[in-house]
Parts: sequence; C-alpha cells; structure tokens
Amino acid sequence: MNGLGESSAEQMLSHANVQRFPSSRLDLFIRRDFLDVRQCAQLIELIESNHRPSTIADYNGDDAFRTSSTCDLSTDQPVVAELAGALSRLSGIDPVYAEPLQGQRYEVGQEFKAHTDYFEPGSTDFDKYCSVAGQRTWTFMIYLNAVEAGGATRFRVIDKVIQPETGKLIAWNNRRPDGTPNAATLHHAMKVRKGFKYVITQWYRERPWA
Ligand SMILES: O=C(O)CCC(=O)C(=O)O
Ligand SMILES: [Fe+2]
Repeated sequence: MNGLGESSAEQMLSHANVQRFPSSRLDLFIRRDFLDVRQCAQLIELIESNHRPSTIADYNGDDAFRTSSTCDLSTDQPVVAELAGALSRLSGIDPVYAEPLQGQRYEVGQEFKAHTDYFEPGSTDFDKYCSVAGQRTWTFMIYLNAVEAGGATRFRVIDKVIQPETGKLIAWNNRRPDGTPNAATLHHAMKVRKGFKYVITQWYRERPWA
C-alpha cells in the first residue's frame, strides 16, 4: 500500500544519510543533521514567541497526559517554508497531504505519555478528525536541540529510545503494510529533567488537508 499521502522505505532510503531502524514491527528511519544549527535556532525562536497548551484528540481523563506547549508554524516565515520543502523532498509526499507544521515545547517535568499518532478507529472523535483528510499516514519529527537531561522519545513496543540531538529527524509509518494502524508505533515523549526541549512535528494524511 503506497497511496499519494504516503512515503515508503524505498523513498526514505534513496536519500544519503538516512538510516533504517532494524525492526520487522515498524518502519522507522533516522536522519541526523536534517536541519542545521541556524535553522534550529530560528525555529526555536518562533516557538518561544508564540505557544499555547498542547491538546490531545481523545481525552482520556488524564490531565497530565500531554503537558507541553504547541506552536502553529506558518510557511509565511522563510525558515518554515524552507523546512516544509525539505520535508516534502525527503518524504516524497506532496505538501497538500501535510498538516500545518507545529513546534512542541517542553519545560522541566513536561511530557507526552505513551500514545500513537493515528486516530483510533471507532473512537468518539474519529470522524471529527478524519472525515476530510483521512487517517494520519506518516510522522516526521525533528529535534531542534539536545536536551540537557531527559526528553528522549521511547518506542516501548520495539524497545528503542531516541535521544534528542540538534537537527536530528526521525520518521515512521503509522500503518502496517496492509494499511491498518500499527500499534507498534506507540511512543512516549519522556519528561524533560533539565533545560527545555523543542521539536517539530509533521503529520501526513491519506487525503489532501484542505
Ligand atoms: O516530543 C517527542 O519526543 C514526541 C512528540 C510526539 O510524539 C507528538 O507530538 O506526537
Ligand atoms: Fe506522537
């Protein structure tokens, strides 16, 4: 299955410096130095200038489930437009399938507990989030800084912990080869213990976003 809003292992590995995490459970890729120090600093500045409490799709009764802040990034900013273009070239996905780019900001003690990025089929909010653009397909995430302590992303099912590094991108397919949601993508943005953590999130959809 490789629809228009989807990347593929072949596409990802056609780029120099992209590494595949060896797992039969999940397609996960890592690209160090995807963004340079200047781009990361500019994006952090944008996030700092404008952020709101992060939200979750299906409220599960835990007010501490996602405690970070979110910044909606506009491609009117040159560095954001540059990033959107670079992500589209890497993923091979037309930007019309992309959700608006976001920055996520974590202070000491903040986290996003174990979750998947796809919307749970059959959940109360499924139609609200998926009726127009469909399900999320791939996630691309970039760490904008090396966190002083804590803040790693833990994929519990495949037992992989990824440490934030300035400019490092990770990407994964949220679905199995047959197109069903892949529960092995479960991941936890662990608590920051010292300093701040900034990441960029880019989610792609099955159908055009707008
Ligand atoms: O910050 C991280 O390490 C992960 C963020 C994340 O999983 C998300 O925003 O969906
Ligand atoms: Fe996530």
